[in-house]
Order: sequence, then structure tokens, then C-alpha cells
Amino acid sequence: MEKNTIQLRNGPRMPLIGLGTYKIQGNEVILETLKTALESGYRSIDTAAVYRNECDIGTSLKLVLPQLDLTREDIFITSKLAPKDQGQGKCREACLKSLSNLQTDYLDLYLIHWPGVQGIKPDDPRNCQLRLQSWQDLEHLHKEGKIRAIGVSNFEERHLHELLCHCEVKPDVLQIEHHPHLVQSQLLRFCTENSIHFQAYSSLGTSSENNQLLRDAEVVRIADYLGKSPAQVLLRWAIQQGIGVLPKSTNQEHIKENIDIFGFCINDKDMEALNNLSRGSHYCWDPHHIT
Ligand SMILES: NC(=O)C1=CN([C@@H]2O[C@H](COP(=O)(O)OP(=O)(O)OC[C@H]3O[C@@H](n4cnc5c(N)ncnc54)[C@H](OP(=O)(O)O)[C@@H]3O)[C@@H](O)[C@H]2O)C=CC1
Ligand SMILES: O=C1CO[C@H](CO)[C@@H](O)[C@@H]1O
Repeated sequence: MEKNTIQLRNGPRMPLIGLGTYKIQGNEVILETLKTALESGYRSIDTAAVYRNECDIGTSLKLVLPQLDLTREDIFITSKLAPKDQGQGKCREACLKSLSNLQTDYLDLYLIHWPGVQGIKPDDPRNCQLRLQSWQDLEHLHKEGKIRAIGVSNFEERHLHELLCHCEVKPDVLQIEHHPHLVQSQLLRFCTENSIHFQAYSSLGTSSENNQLLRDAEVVRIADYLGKSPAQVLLRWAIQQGIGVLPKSTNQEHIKENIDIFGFCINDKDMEALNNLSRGSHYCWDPHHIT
């Protein structure tokens, strides 16, 4: 049977697929979404302080887990440090706040959400100082068992290099935008060489109305050929390379469809065709334009 989890260097095993929760708001919606996801086999949930849904996720999990005969240990929760909370002490406080919001004693994975710090220009050296201070807080929280694994998001190679030169505990995960329209080959290679698990976000091209990825003619052609949906092809393309995915959905059919990606294969020729679609399109966050 195909492996659907990976072992993190300094932490637990992590499911290759997790439920994305950006823009999932409201008690009822979160409750129903989490219930459907857990019933369909999802065991990983990705949130962040800036998504402002940690409290509702925490409350929903308290209700839904026992209903499904699951415990906290059966699931993997990721949250992220907001840019306004970077720096020594502030990072620790923010992480403890996320733990309390999510009503849990530990997080499976905690990420620095962006390399930059709110209110500071990207090339200001204070950014570097503050993110390294944040990392030290994370190392302490990791040692205390409050965070099982630590990582980063939206870091470029230079940020990862800087971190690797200064850290005691190496980052376990890089979470970054990655899909056939934005194949991050160089960054992926760097992560593989440094045993950092590469986790893709916005694999389906984000929640934008003008979604070009799900409608890409080549993606649709491969989906038709395999008898799968374009979303399944995009997710399969990633996990077939050992890359984690975090599809967001509140639609019951989509939630089920998105995790049904372990029983088929994309052939080498079509994997290459998907890789060749890369055109540097950032649909979520462009590190070169926004801080
Ligand atoms: N670290 C970071 O900086 C970032 C992290 N993330 C994480 O990654 C997650 C996913 O990325 P995100 O940008 O939200 O968006 P995705 O790329 O996952 O796309 C979500 C959109 O796709 C639709 N969709 C989902 N499944 C299907 C399907 N099977 N068929 C057709 N449409 C579908 C959803 O609609 P519907 O709900 O109707 O199904 C929604 O409109 C986030 O939720 C977040 O957890 C995202 C961005 C940045
Ligand atoms: O996690 C995130 C969700 O999407 C946001 C806006 O598109 C991003 O900025 C952020 O990184």
C-alpha cells in the first residue's frame, strides 16, 4: 500500500494531505467541514493565527473527535506565527495563544508564517534578527514538547540558508506555494538536500474566481484520460513526488474527492507535461512584490 505519511526529522509522522482552512470561517461551517474531513480520512489540519479560525477549530475538534471515536493523538495540527508577533518572547506568547485557542497542549507543527516582520521593510536587517529570535523561541517550545515539529513558510533559499547557519534545531518543513504553474524546482532541490520536507499550498490555484489552474487544458486532458477530476490530478502530481498538499474546501464532495488520490498514478510523460506548464505564476503570495 502507498505511504500516505512522512517521517519528520525532529517530530512525528505527518500526513501527506491536510485540510487547508484559510477563509473557512464561522462555527457551523467549520464544524461541518471538519466532520466531513475526518470522516473521509483526513488526519491533518492546517491553520494560522492570521486565519482567525483557531478558536472555532478548537471548539469543533472538542465536539467532533469523540463523536468519531478519535482522540487528539490521532490528528496532526499545524498553526503559524503571525508577522506582527515575530521576535523573542513575542513568538513564544503567540504560540501559547494558538495552543489555548485550539484547546490543545501541543501542536504537531508550528511555522513562521512569513520571513518578514510586520511594519519593517523587507531589506531591513532587523527582519533577520527578529526571525532568528523567533526561531530560538520555537526551539525552546520544541524542547518543552509544546510543539512537536518546527518549520517555516514562504521562506526563500536565502532565508533557509541563513536559518540553517544559525539554528540548533533544523527546520522540518517548508510550506510554500507550489503547483504546475509555479514549479519551485530550485527550492525543492535545496529542501531535499537539507532534509526539509516540502509542503505545497494553493495546489488548486487558490479560492480566486478566475481559477486558471483547475481549467488548464493540459490538466483537464490528463484528468479526462485518467477518469479523475482536475483537482485530483493537481494533488496527485504533488504527492507522487512526496510533496505534501493542503487542499482547502468546504464542499462535501470536493473534500472527499481531494483525499481520494492514493489509488492511481500519473504516468511519467504526463508528470513531465505538468512540470512543463510552469510559468512562474504566483496565485497567492508573491515574495517579490508583497512583504
Ligand atoms: N503558508 C501560507 O502562506 C499559505 C498557506 N495556505 C494553506 O494552504 C491551503 C490551501 O490553499 P488555498 O490558497 O486556500 O486554496 P486551494 O489551492 O486549496 O484552493 C481552494 C479553492 O479550490 C476549490 N476546490 C477545492 N477542492 C476542489 C475540487 N475538488 N474541485 C474544484 N474546486 C475545488 C475550493 O472551493 P470549495 O471550498 O467550494 O471546494 C476553493 O475555492 C490554505 O487553506 C491554507 O491552509 C494557503 C495560502 C498561503
Ligand atoms: O496563509 C496565507 C493565506 O493566504 C494569504 C493571502 O492570499 C496569504 O497571504 C497567507 O500567506
